[in-house]
Amino acid sequence: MEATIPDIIEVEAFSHRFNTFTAVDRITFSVRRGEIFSLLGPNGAGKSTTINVLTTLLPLQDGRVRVAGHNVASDQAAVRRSIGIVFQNEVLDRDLTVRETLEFHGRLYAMPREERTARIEELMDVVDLTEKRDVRTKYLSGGMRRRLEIARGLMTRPDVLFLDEPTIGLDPQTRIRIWEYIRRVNEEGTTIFLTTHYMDEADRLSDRIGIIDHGRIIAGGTPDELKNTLGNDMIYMETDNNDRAAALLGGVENIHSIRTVGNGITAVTNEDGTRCLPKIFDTLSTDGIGLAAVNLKKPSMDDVFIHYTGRAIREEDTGKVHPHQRRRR
Ligand SMILES: Nc1ncnc2c1ncn2[C@@H]1O[C@H](COP(=O)(O)OP(=O)(O)OP(=O)(O)O)[C@@H](O)[C@H]1O
Repeated sequence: MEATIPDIIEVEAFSHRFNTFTAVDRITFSVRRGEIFSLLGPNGAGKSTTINVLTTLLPLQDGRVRVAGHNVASDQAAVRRSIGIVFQNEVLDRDLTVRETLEFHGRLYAMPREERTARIEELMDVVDLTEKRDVRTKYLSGGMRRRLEIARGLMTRPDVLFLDEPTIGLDPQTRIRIWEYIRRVNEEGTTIFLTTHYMDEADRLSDRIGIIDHGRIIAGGTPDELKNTLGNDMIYMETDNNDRAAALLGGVENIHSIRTVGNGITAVTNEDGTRCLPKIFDTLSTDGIGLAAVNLKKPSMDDVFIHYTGRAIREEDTGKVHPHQRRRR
């Protein structure tokens, strides 16, 4: 039975402070063996702090954290043996070539030669660096270095692979290729734990998601569970009297809630939204309210975030820059 398999990551009442500032505030969550789990949240939410403690890069201050069956506070070496990491602020040896970088990493982890060689070829292809195989990393562009760091992190097949904002700053094609590869790694048995502020990425790729904001987990579940908490469909409308329309539509059967968004209002429905539309049109026209635009969609992960926090994660809010341009703490 699934219930008897212990979770591969167990986090209970975990907090972390930097001086007097509480970056992570008593969070509890778990990750099941074999899944892709995303910790999703805006800049400064506490994602990196959490991943740093889970991977023993920061000491555990408060709470209980176990990774692959080992306590991060008392059994750091065992945790480190069970995990792989792709972080934002890793450094490459500038004098090694692309191939040597991967080769060196494979040797460090005692990968057998044949496996090592095959994986190096495979990964250079995935991150599109085959042509640069003999170029020293100091001559690579920032984006190429980032891709090489990712390839290096994907050399081994640990129990758990931690990825901190793995695809930030990469072009869409590379993101897709890297994600296909991460899925393959996952299918081969590695549990994936990643942090991201890309809602769509978390939605498409994760088995389960934990949403973190201001150091607290505010929601969790499968992408569908999270989106279903918002109702069935969302109908966005622009009318010539949004306040009046909102008041009237609040009383329509199977409309679960109404919220003001930009120049319009959004009605969240309890049933198939297409079946609510005739009732909405009737109600508005009976009252003489003009409808300028209407749009029906399923709730997205963005909507989930807005629902729980009352605001959107937008790129400009995250303060994100390409990781190679980014100065980390
Ligand atoms: N070494 C530090 N000293 C003081 N404050 C810190 C330190 N590291 C992180 N913080 C603060 O803790 C909070 C959480 O930061 P953290 O990096 O975990 O967030 P995040 O969700 O990973 O964001 P990002 O997407 O930028 O990585 C932020 O307010 C940050 O400023």
